[in-house]
Amino acid sequence: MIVLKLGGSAITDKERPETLDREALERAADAISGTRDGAAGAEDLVIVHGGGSFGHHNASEHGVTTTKGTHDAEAVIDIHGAMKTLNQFVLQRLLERDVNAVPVHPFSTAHRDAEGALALPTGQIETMLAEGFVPVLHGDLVAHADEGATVVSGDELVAALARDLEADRVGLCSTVPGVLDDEDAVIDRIASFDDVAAVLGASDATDVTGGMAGKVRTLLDLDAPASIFGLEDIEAFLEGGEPGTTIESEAS
Ligand SMILES: Nc1ncnc2c1ncn2[C@@H]1O[C@H](COP(=O)(O)OP(=O)(O)OP(=O)(O)O)[C@@H](O)[C@H]1O
Ligand SMILES: C=C(C)CCOP(=O)(O)O
Repeated sequence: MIVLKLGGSAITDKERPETLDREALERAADAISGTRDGAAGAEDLVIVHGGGSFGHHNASEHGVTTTKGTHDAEAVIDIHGAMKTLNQFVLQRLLERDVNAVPVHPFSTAHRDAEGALALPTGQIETMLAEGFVPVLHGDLVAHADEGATVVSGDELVAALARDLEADRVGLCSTVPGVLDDEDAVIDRIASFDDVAAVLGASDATDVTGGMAGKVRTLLDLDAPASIFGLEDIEAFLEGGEPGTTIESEAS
């Protein structure tokens, strides 16, 4: 079972609010559909996408982050609505290519407790997989005890899904070909945060959820090996390769 995240930065134009990078999204959809031809027997796949130029601008306008929430229903609908719009675009591109993709909106299913811990039910996702669907989740807002609603990033969803569904492999497709060192070369493997902390930064664009440092931390906590790679490597990853940077802690 594979969890694949399409980074919001990779499939949207992060410079312009609510603008797709059409070519990139189509490239990603082609890669997913190409590796699932004759889907019978294809490995179970759960897709998660981030926000990019959808969601982050809205969240930052309303002052909402993963820890600072809102009780204003209009703000919730604005941010969640932007993410649903992007989700619809992603689904459309996949469906056009005969990928049996269906939406899962975290706002309707997940929540955080007062400590911020995420509870994401997965029974419906397991059933979708068993019935031959490809669930497509997205970074979103979730109800958060004492805070109203806060942001849940696609990366956090990937980690929760990988744990609960015991994923064999996790892939994060982003705008970069992998985690880059101080000379912009792709780091092949990361086994500990301290080894790479000095080169890890935030995102270049408006992003309320944390950029590369947060990704590496989250992925090091998983049992499954994870890869960070660029758009051109989706096929290689889905076909079983380890493109870009592989993140696997020594303990796992
Ligand atoms: N050492 C590094 N190597 C690679 N990218 C880095 C590094 N440090 C910081 N970054 C930044 O991290 C970004 C990737 O994180 P970002 O959160 O923007 O990606 P995403 O998951 O594709 O998007 P989203 O969060 O919208 O889904 C890169 O575009 C780059 O600007
Ligand atoms: C900003 C919102 C609502 C979702 C962000 O998801 P991400 O781009 O995966 O961090």
